[in-house]
Amino acid sequence: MLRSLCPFCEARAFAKVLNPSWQHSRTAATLQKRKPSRMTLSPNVRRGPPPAAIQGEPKPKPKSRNSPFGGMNMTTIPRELENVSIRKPASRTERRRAPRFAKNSTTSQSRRGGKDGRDRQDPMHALKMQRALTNISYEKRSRVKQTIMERDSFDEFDLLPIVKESIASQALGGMVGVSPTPIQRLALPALLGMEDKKKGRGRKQGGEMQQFLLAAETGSGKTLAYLLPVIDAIKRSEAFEARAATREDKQNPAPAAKPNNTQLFTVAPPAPDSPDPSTARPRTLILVPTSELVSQIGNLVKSLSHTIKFRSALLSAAYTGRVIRSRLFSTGGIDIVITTPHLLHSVTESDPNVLSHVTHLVVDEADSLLDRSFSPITSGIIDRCAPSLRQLIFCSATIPRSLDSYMQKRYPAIRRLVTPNLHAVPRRVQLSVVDIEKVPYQGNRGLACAQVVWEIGKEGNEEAGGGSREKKIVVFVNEREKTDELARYLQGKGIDAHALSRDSQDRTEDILAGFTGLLPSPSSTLLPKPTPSASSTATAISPADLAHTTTTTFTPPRPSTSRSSSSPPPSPRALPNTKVLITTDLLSRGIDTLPVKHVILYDVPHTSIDFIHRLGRVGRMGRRGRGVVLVGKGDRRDVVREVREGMFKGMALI
Ligand SMILES: Nc1ncnc2c1ncn2[C@@H]1O[C@H](COP(=O)(O)OP(=O)(O)OP(=O)(O)O)[C@@H](O)[C@H]1O
Repeated sequence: MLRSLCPFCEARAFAKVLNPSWQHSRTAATLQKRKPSRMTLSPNVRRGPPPAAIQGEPKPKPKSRNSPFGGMNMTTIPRELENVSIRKPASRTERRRAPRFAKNSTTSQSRRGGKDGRDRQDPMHALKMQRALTNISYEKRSRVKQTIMERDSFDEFDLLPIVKESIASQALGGMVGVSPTPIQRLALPALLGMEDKKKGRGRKQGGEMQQFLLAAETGSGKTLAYLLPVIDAIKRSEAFEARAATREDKQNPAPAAKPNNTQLFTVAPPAPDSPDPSTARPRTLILVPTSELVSQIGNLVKSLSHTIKFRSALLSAAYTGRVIRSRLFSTGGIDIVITTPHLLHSVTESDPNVLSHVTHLVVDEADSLLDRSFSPITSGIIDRCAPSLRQLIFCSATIPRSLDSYMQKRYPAIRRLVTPNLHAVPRRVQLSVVDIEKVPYQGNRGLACAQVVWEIGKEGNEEAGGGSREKKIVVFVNEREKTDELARYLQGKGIDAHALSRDSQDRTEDILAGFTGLLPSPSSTLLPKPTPSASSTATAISPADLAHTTTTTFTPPRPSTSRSSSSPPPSPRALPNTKVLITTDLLSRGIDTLPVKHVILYDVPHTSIDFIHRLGRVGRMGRRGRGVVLVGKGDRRDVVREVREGMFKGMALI
C-alpha cells in the first residue's frame, strides 16, 4: 500500500509511514549473518527476525489502524476481542444449573467493565438496546442446519423437468455444478408441497391459503427460492386447465357447422379480436419496493420464460403509462406481474379486477414493504387478493421486531422458513473502521471518504499491474440530499463518482448497470426523457394519479451532476479504473451488486438492520468483500464495535 503517494496535499501525514532506509539496512544486517556456502530454509519464518538481528536499528512503526485496511488480514485476535469468548451460548439446561446473579449484587456489578458501563460479558449490549431485530435461538438454527444438510441437489425437488433444466442455463447464466443454497433447500420442498405429499395429503388445488415467511441472509438466493415453485405452479395449473378443457370438449362436443352449399366460395369474416382470459388478470404477483428491483427480478423472470414459456410483465415508474397499459392489457394474456405496491395500487383504483385471479402473491423485501410507510398499501393489496390466493409468500433478509409482531398478529399460522445464518453479515466480508477525528482528516468526512476510495482504487490498479480491471465502490449515506453534494466533492478529487437517489433523474439505469452487471432493459422508456404525448397517455391508464408515473413525468430534469456550474474545478489527478456510486438505502435492498467488492459506510447506519442490508451488497453468494465505516464525533462507536465483533465471530447481529 503506497501511503507515501497521497493524492492530496491535505493528507501529507501519510508519507511518514514509510521508512525505506530501515528496510535496506535490515536486509544488509541479515545478509551479513548468512553463511555464504549453503542456503537453508529457516524453521522460524513465522516468528520474524530475532531481536538481536535488528538491534540498534530503528523499530518498524506499527501499521496504522486508522485506514480502511488497518485491521485486514489479521492472523491474531486483536486485543479488543481477546476477552470475548467464542463458545456456543449455553443451552437452556446449562443456564438453569448455573448460579444466578442477583440484579444488584456486587458480583453482578463487578462483571461490568468499561467507562460506559458496558457489560463486558455481553458482546452485543449496544445492539440489544436498539431492539431492532427478532432473536432466533441457536437451538433452532442448528436444528435447521441438520434438516437441510442432505438436500444438496436441485434433482431432489419435485420441479417440472423444464424448470429444473432452466436453473443453470437461464437463471444462473450457464453455471456448472450448481447446488441449492440453504434457503432454497428449505423453501423449495415447503412451497412445492413435498412435505404434504410425504404425509399423504397431496398437492392442494384449492382450499386454505398457505402462508410462508422466507428469511435468509443477504445474497443467498432468496429470489430463486420463491420464483421456481411459483413458476412451477403456473405451468402445472396451465396443464391442469388444458386437460380439463380437453375432457370437457370430449364430453360435450361442439355441434358441427352445417355446410352452406350456396356460399361455397365466400371467405368467413375474421373472428373478433378475442383477448386471452388472463389479460390484465395475472395469476402471480411479485411486489418489490423499488423500480430498480422490478428491473432486476423482471430480467430473471424473462430469462426463465424463454425456455419455460410463460408470460410476464414488469410495471414500474421507470415506464410510461402507455407501456404499462400495453403490458398489462396485452391480448396475449399475462401470468406474472412484477411491480411496486404504489404503482399497483393506482392501477387497481381504476380496475379492481386486476387482482381477482391472483393465486400466488410474493411480498419481497417484506421488512421494507411492511414498515410504517408501505404497510397500509401492501396490506390493502394482500386483502384484495385474499379470496383467490393459494400461497402468500413473504421474503426478507431481516426480521425486524415490527415485522415479527405484524406476522404474529395477522398471520399467526404462518410457516417461518429461516436459515441458520439469518441476521449475520456474510462471512467473507471484512469490516474496517476509519476514525475521521484523527490525523489527517480531523473531522473532514468527505476527505476521509476520498482517501479511502483512492486507496482502494490504487490497490486495484497495482493488483492488475496498471491493467484495466475496474473497481466498483458503493458509498452509502443516510440522507439523500447528501448524495449529490458528496458526488461533486469526490469528482473534485479526481474520482469518477455518481449520485443515485430517489431524486436522481439522470441515466439512472445506465449508472446502475455498471454496478449490477446487468444491461439496462432496452424496452424501458425512461422517465427523464418524457414527451408530451407520452405523458398524456399516462393519464389514459388510470385516473389522475397513476401516482409514481405521472408525478415523476412532469418533473423537469435536473442539471447533470457531473458538469454542474457549482462543481469544483476538476482535479489535476484522476483515479483511473475506479467507479463510485453514492446512494441511500434505495440501493441497499435486494439489488444484486455482484461486481462490487467494496462498500463504504459514509455515515454510521441507524440500526443493525441497515448495517446488514448495506454490507450485504458485498460478499454475495460466498464472494469476498470489504466494508469501511467512517466514524466521527457523535457516532455510535459502541454499535460499530459490536457489529465488527459480531462479524469477526460470524455471529448474528441482534
Ligand atoms: N443455487 C445457486 N447457486 C449459485 N448462485 C446462485 C444460486 N441461487 C442464486 N444465485 C445467485 O446469487 C445471487 C444472489 O441472489 P439473490 O439476489 O436472489 O439474493 P437475495 O438473497 O435475494 O439477496 P438480498 O437479500 O440482497 O435480496 C444472484 O446473482 C443469483 O444469480
